Amino acid sequence: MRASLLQIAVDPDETVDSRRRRAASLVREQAGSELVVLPELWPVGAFAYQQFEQEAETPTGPTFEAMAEAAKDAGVWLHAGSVVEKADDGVLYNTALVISPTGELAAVYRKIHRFGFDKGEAVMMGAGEDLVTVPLPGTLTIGLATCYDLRFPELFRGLVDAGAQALVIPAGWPARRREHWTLLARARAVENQAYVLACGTAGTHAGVEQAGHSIVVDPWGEVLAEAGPGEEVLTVDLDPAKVTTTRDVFPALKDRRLGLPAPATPRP
Ligand SMILES: NC(=O)CCC(=O)C(=O)O
Repeated sequence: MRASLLQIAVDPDETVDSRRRRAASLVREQAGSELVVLPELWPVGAFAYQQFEQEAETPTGPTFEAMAEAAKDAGVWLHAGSVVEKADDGVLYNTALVISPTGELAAVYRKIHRFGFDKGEAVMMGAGEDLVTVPLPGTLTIGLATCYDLRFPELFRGLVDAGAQALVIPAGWPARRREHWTLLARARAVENQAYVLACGTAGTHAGVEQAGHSIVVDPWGEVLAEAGPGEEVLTVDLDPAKVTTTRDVFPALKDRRLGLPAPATPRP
């Protein structure tokens, strides 16, 4: 199964429409891949909070329209990264879109863990509540998470329990925490015996330099491919059988101790 991660640059000197056109043509160039992945909030920039309201859209808005055409033309499954979604009740969400090779909206995932502590998406956006997996017929079932979610292992364990074999994580990860990005991506792969495909942005938006360094890790924790800091397409071949063989040969997932009693003396 061939996968391509499109680590596109998100810089303030480019309009959202121009970036959409550029992303669409990059997707079209990936005909032959089965899965193409874009980063988190790439139309606007994950840290461009002041533009969130203005660039908010519905899950079938302009980003979906451009990406659905491109996915159909290329004949690929497209994880179109995430967009600022404005729901019917006016609440904003950081919402990832998965599009089928026929251009249908196959799944949406609202980011569960919002980043920003006392500002940014933590206060501007609603939190998702639902775990989302998507079976890609004939290949792998993907589990969806977005950027800051990477720090919360229980989410990924839930996705694996729901059948995920590859964990797909669009991100807008800052350069100053790049070591965490690489470490956490490998940890999620090893502990879940699953592929990790983590696609970040390049460039600098709202003054935040992006790490780039998109990464693909196999179920044993080996780094199969890693991008540099700039705009780049990372293409890698995955072997769907490797998930099963890793889990059979080293069956750590089966050794989980679920249902242990609570500690006798609860911590204060
Ligand atoms: N967009 C994000 O979720 C950023 C996450 C981040 O910077 C971090 O976890 O560190």
